[in-house]
Amino acid sequence: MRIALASDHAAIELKALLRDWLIEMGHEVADLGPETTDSVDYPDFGYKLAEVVADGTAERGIALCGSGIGISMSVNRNPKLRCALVAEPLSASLCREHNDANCIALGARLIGVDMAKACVTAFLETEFAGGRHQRRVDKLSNPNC
Ligand SMILES: O=C(CO)[C@H](O)[C@H](O)[C@H](O)COP(=O)(O)O
Repeated sequence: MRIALASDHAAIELKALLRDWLIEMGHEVADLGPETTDSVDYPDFGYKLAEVVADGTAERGIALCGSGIGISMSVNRNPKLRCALVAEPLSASLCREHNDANCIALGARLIGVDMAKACVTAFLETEFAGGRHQRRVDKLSNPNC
C-alpha cells in the first residue's frame, strides 16, 4: 500500500520506527518530515500529509504529534480527509469499518511503540463495511446529501 507519514518534532522517533517497519513489510512509504527534532508547527506537516492523501499520491496517511490532537485537527481541515485520533486497535479498526478513515493520528507522547504498531496494523488491514455507513460517510463530505 502507498502510505504517507508526517509528524511534528514530538513524534520524530516514533515516525522513523513506523516508517522503517512499514517499509520492511513491503509498503511504499513517503516520510513527509520533519527530519530533525527542531521545533516545528504541526499544521505545516498535517496540511502536507492531507494533500498527498487527498490527491491520491498516498492511499493512507499516518499523522503523529505529541498527543495526536493537533495534527489530527490539521489533517481534518482538508475536506477529503477523514482522520481518526486513535490510541488502541479497536478504534483503529472501527474508524476503517464504520468511517472509511483514510488517515489515523497517533500521540507519540502517550502510547508505546507496540500499541502504535497494533493501531497501524488494524488501520491497514480493516476494510470499510459500506452499507448504512456509506450514507453517513457521504454526509461528512456533503451535509446536505
Ligand atoms: O498538538 C499537540 C498537543 O495537542 C501536540 O502534542 C504537539 O506535539 C505539542 O503541542 C508540541 O508541544 P511542544 O511543547 O512544542 O513540544
